[in-house]
Amino acid sequence: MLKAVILIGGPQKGTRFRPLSFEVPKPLFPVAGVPMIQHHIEACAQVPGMQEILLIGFYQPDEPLTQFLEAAQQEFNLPVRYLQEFAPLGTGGGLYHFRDQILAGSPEAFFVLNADVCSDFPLSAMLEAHRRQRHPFLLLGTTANRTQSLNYGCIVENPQTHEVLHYVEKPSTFISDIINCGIYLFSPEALKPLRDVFQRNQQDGQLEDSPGLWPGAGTIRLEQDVFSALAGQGQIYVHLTDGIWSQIKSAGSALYASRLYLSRYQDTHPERLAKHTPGGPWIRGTQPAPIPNLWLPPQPSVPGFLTSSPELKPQSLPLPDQIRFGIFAPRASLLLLGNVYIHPTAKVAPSAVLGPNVSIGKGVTVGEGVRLRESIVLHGATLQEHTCVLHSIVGWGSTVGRWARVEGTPSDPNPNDPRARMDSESLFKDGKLLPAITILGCRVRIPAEVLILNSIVLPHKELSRSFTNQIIL
Ligand SMILES: Nc1nc2c(ncn2[C@@H]2O[C@H](COP(=O)(O)OP(=O)(O)O[C@H]3O[C@H](CO)[C@@H](O)[C@H](O)[C@@H]3O)[C@@H](O)[C@H]2O)c(=O)[nH]1
Repeated sequence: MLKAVILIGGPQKGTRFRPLSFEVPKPLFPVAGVPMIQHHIEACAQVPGMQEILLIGFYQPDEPLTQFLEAAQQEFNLPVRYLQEFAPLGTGGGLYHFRDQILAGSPEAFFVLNADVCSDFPLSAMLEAHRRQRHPFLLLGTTANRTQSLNYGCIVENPQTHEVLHYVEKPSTFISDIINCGIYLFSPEALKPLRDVFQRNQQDGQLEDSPGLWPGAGTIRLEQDVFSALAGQGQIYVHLTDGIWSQIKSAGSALYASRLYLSRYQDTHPERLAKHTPGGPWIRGTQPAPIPNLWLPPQPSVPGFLTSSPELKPQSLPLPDQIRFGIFAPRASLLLLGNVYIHPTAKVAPSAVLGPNVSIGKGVTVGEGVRLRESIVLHGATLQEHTCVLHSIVGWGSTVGRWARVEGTPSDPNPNDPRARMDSESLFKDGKLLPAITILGCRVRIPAEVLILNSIVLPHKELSRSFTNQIIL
């Protein structure tokens, strides 16, 4: 029997996620159409023998969280419970504090997952590796380039045995290009070193403080207090993956994670991807569909595309142009391009052109002629006719006026460096706002015919003109 724990942190965490974390706890922010931690829960639920999933954090259990837990229990037919820490206990304190709940029913092992990572979660492979050796701690590791590795926990392994010989959390100089993914498999014995850290903290606190239970004793940093301390003692091992993995610290990284998950849906959840259907919006990908021998009537309703005319000789044009000009339309049922998620309650005009990497939330309205790519549009937002939204996140209930353009600058990992990761972005450099994706907070109103470029607009703002490279408070 197995269990899983997801570390969801609390309101003081996720500050780089503002203003989006004002409205919904960061772990519930929709990534590729579903709450961030639903991806974790789906992965855990697929592991045979999974008995229970526990979320540990210090959020007040509010309505969105309660609703999410109820929906998740129903969908996955598993107990999914929230355990609230009385104060932030760090990445290991909650595991020790709630040890009785974790060990109830005697699980053979339990997964521990950071909430703010995007991954294909190779949990079954980790379980197999664990069952071969049964070491107390198994860490999932991946690679990063030299500079970016400094933003993560760095692991030096024995390449033959994969034992972790040395572990440094966010080192100041290069240690290793193997980084900690924040995805672990622990055996029940892993809780003993946590108890030792707790007791040591307790003694240290009592020396300094008045007698009695020292409140700081509960805080345990899994990385520094346990992994660094136990490295090289035959207890911690690393399982390397070259699957998808990224941190979700900022809004820009949520957009990147959304792209990774949407492309994964082609294999895991094709039903979640919007398909181009007659009379529906035009779903565009980065590549035209390589499907020859299909010739359907052109789509006259698609704006900006020429309809076929007798003068045009379709066959003389290359296939991509035939598609672009509406001469060749690949059969709808075969077209799985664009990686677009549209919530079933959203209303999208047939002449809108969407994709790639677009996620449209519940109750969103997308008007005629809208162009939307590399963007997330959240619950209840309205994009009026002919707006253009690129590399942006449109907040809950916001409105973008007709012919307005909302555009950001992507900060994706360098595509020419296979080990590149998302930069842990800082908003400013030399006192200037760096170009990044545009974010509209909740219930923002953008008037018609303006440009909002590389800007962050805080909630409830009603703008009256164009803005470029600004934070609008
Ligand atoms: N329950 C609880 N969760 C917490 C707390 N503090 C942090 N967390 C959760 O623990 C995870 C890690 O949070 P951070 O402390 O912000 O660490 P980090 O900068 O993300 O680095 C960690 O993750 C990297 C991979 O994404 C690792 O490379 C690194 O070594 C480290 O484990 C997040 O999911 C966060 O919500 C806490 O007091 N209580």
